[in-house]
Amino acid sequence: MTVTSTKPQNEIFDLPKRGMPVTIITGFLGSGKTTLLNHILQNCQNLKVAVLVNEFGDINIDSQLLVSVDEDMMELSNGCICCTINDGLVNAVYNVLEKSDRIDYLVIETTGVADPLPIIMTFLATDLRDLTRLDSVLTVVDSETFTPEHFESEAAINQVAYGDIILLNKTDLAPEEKVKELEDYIGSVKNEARILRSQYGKIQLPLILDVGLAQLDSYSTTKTTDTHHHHEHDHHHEHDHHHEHDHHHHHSDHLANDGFMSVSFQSDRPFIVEKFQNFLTDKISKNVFRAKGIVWFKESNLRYIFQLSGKRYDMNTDEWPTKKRSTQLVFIGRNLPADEIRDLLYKCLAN
Ligand SMILES: Nc1nc2c(ncn2[C@@H]2O[C@H](COP(=O)(O)OP(=O)(O)OP(=O)(O)O)[C@@H](O)[C@H]2O)c(=O)[nH]1
Repeated sequence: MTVTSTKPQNEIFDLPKRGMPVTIITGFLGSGKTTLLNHILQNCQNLKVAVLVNEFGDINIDSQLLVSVDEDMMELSNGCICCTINDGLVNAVYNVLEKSDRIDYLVIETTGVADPLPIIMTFLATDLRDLTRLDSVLTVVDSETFTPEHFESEAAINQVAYGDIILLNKTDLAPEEKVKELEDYIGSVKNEARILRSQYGKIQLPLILDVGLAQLDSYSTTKTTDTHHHHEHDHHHEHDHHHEHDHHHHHSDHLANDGFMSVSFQSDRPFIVEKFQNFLTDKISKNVFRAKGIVWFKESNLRYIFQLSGKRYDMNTDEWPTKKRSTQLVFIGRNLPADEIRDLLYKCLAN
């Protein structure tokens, strides 16, 4: 997990100082959570925002892609925050609360494959309850790919079910009728939610931050009872795995992740452009649903940011932040042939 924060600029928010407000950003793989976080960090003006990013996979790609508006960057363990009373999350929040600098607001990005309820409950049912105030759960939805049968993923459905704000993102990729249909569908299953639209997460921040939309009562009554089973169920698996493996490095074994697994690849040698392109067009496993990373090509002095979500992929360039170059990639999907993927990637490396 990574914590970053931004410096205050102009006054637009005037927050009460009882308990730090917390927004939890959830949403399926590749829906645009990190893009939204970047938008928040770049536009939060007077608000000093701390961010916790929890990633699925062994390498922290997102934290390297976040605009760190401030030098105040703190690396924490790359722990899994999918467990209710999880020391990783609670400690990370304590770190934020104890910082000497004033921090007004905390935004948490959850992994795209997790059910957000355990994270919500961490704020409502631990010591954090008295120190923080859950402001809202914001669910980012990919308007192009979302369907009610959402990838047969229970996590994806729960992410929408617990959202107080549903942000229909990527509206540039979906026809107006599809966006309208989605709005109607989500409105029918979640009529109390605030439904908004965005492209690249661009949304007026007063619509999503410090809105007080979290339905706190519902967690202590209906939601806790009907999800408790689910919860204990997760815990059961969690603890089984804990005994057998080092949990933090075996996300693929974690049943709470809806069958998704991650495969990571790192190298201090560059790729050959043509070979990597060939890998992407001809060889990449069909089961890869999401991939992201930072790529070093022998032919270029620039850093390439690789993003793949569903059938789309793109690569943008920027400058390497330091002299050190390397390639770091994470592939996420169900039943991934890990050895085969790594093998194919090794073959893309320059000698
Ligand atoms: N066309 C289009 N692309 C978008 C939009 N928002 C985000 N993207 C792209 O979608 C890809 C995934 O975006 P991220 O913000 O990394 O998604 P995420 O939800 O953080 O992904 P995970 O953390 O892996 O679950 C990136 O290539 C983004 O540039 C949008 O509104 N329109």
